[in-house]
Amino acid sequence: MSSNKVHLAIFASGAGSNAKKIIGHFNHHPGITVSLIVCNKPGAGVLKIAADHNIPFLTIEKETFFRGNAYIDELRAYNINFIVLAGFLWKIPEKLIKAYQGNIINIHPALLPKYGGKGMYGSFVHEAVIRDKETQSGITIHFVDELYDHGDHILQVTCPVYPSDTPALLAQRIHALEHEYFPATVEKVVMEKKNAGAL
Ligand SMILES: Nc1nc2c(c(=O)[nH]1)N[C@@H](CN(C=O)c1ccc(C(=O)N[C@@H](CCC(=O)O)C(=O)O)cc1)CN2
Ligand SMILES: NCC(=O)N[C@@H]1O[C@H](COP(=O)([O-])[O-])[C@@H](O)[C@H]1O
Repeated sequence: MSSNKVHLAIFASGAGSNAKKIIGHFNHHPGITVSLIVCNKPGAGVLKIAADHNIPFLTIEKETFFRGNAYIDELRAYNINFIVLAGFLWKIPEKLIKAYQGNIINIHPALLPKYGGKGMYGSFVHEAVIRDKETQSGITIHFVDELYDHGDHILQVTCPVYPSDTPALLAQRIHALEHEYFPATVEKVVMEKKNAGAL
């Protein structure tokens, strides 16, 4: 395994549409590769995406993740040096945050700090935005710290919310933004870290 390559792990719990876009973005990339998919939901769509792209996957369980080694040894075995959360629904424990300090990023389907925190994931986010009659929503890409959705922001992109919107229609608009912006933002952050000698 090339020592000067950056090896990404993507953590996901669901369908994996963002993971699929990120995998495609780094296919044949000279300096960055997706080396592992980590998933906490057996049968999740992201696991089929991993298999379809011949990417190793790790299915994780709560006891080891929250009260054991947080799978740090397994991540190191795959030479992982940067973690991307793409629809991962568990809180990253402090032990893993410290092991990858500053090298974990997340995408949230709203304009933080509003509509973030415990319980704010997937359709729950879009339902709250529509309930509150917001006229815009969007995405937030941010660094991950010990709290949910609290880390420093990297990028925010907005989109309109229409009175006729359903959570599904808004989710489609948000997904389009995620697929357009997340892969290139991951690349920008990783290359900046690599060039700064932080990876
Ligand atoms: N330490 C951190 N861990 C995680 C962060 C973070 O910013 N810091 N981001 C989340 C992703 N996320 C929002 O972007 C998020 C995901 C899930 C939840 C949530 O309430 N989860 C439920 C459990 C749901 C389940 O098990 O199916 C809960 O904690 O009760 C909030 C925000 C990823 N991790
Ligand atoms: N708060 C976390 C959260 O809600 N994350 C959201 O989960 C979805 C995963 O979709 P995907 O599995 O198709 O990539 C994405 O919309 C992502 O922003």
